Amino acid sequence: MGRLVDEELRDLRNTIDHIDEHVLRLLARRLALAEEIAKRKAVHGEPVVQPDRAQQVRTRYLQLGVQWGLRPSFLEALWELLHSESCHRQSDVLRRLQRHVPG
Ligand SMILES: O=C(O)C(=O)C[C@]1(C(=O)O)C=C[C@@H](O)C=C1
Repeated sequence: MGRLVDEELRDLRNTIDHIDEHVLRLLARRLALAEEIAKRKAVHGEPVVQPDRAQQVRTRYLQLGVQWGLRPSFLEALWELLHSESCHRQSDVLRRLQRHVPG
């Protein structure tokens, strides 16, 4: 590859790396917030999976994502993956809390 192409690619890849960092940081923050929600669910005896809310978030992913040119199948898969991880993390929190309840 020529030097110019190399430089162009390097710049674009640096920008991708930078964006990935943001995406991962935001994902970690989102999952930490889901854990906070889990603590409140524990207090109120609410289940981890909230079908109505999950449906609402899924619809929002599709609406916003499609506006930004993302494919519905990608958005569906992303939501499935995130929701599943969010529920795993919440279940872990609930398990940990239950272990600390006396009796
Ligand atoms: O809103 C909630 O109750 C959450 O726990 C958050 C969240 C999510 O990750 O968006 C996770 C699980 C629920 O099924 C719905 C939504």
